[in-house]
Amino acid sequence: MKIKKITLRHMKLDLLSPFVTSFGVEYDKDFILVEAVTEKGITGWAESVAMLDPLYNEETVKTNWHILEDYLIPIILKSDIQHPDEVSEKLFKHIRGNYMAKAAIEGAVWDAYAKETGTSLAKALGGTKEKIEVGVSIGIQESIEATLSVIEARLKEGYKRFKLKIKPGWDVELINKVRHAYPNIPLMADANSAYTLADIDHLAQLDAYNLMMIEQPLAHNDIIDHAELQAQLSTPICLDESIHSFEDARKAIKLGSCKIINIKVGRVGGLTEAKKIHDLCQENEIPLWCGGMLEAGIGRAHNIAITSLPNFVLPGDTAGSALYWKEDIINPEVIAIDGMITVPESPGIGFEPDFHKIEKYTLFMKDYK
Ligand SMILES: O=C(O)CCC(=O)C1=CC=C[C@@H](O)[C@@H]1C(=O)O
Ligand SMILES: [Mg+2]
Repeated sequence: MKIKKITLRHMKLDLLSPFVTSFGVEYDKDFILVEAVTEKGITGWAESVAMLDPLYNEETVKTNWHILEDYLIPIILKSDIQHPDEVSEKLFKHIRGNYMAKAAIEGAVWDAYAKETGTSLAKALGGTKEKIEVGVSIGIQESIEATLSVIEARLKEGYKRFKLKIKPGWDVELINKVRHAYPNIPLMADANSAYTLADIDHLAQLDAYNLMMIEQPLAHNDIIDHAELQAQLSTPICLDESIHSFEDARKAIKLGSCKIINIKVGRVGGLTEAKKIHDLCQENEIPLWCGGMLEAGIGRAHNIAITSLPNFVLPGDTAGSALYWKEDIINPEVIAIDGMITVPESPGIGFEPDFHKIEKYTLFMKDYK
């Protein structure tokens, strides 16, 4: 398969409500949308999840554009790709890091490949599910009462899991009040690296609330201290930011740094690496779920596809588009019914780009041939 043209678009969508975490607030979402056209005229689509600012990791929209334009796109345009696995295993192997940039173009190649072979992306990846269970990620709210109102609304919509962002000063009292109000809901906390080992005793208080997991309590690049913390906590630790590759996952499992892993396709450099981590975790009985990066519809479509693999046994972040956007850039938009999303069976990502909406939210675009 040869890619004859790649178009990058700098997109900007306004979030319906600000998303507050321990490291900052997002009011809107800037991201790069990748469109790759094959010699047969088939178009593959993917999104980069790199943010405008280097707060989640070191990548940004600008660094991604540079790496895509100056390194990754020239490689893809001169390659004859027999299978998308080659992109990360061969073509990009010599380029260090820049996982979100790599994932964005590798995802577009996977979508085009699935379409050319007449397969859904889910099936092309080895997916087995017809529907996936999804939960919601609830940012830091104005008050605990406001958090309870959001939970009540999402519960009514049937979402299967409730992730609350925590940070020092917004943790034990919040979880205590939510657990008191909702004794049995599947509840988890995401700290986005807001704590250190000095907080072990404080974090151990969360063991009293039957949380599904505590996500990424310690440093974004740590697996050693998480192993020490996991030995002291009964609540499973889930790693997000710390896992960039199969090797990171292998070492974290070996050290006992976590009992659950959140896979984000962009964070690990693409769908091929995500599949490898999936298979490693399946062999080691480490349950997975698919994390979100506030994606628009194209990115959500990729998340739905990877979540169809069998070891994604916990509800992920891929909630319906309507929780994030006034309007999405795909048709149909992603709709969760009673916390379930149907995995598309049509070729590729299974959602059509809405060119009118894409044009409306494009700040800048450039073609590469
Ligand atoms: O897309 C979603 O709904 C999940 C959003 C979410 O929880 C996150 C998005 C981006 C970075 C982080 O703040 C956080 C995460 O760590 O998962
Ligand atoms: Mg997280």
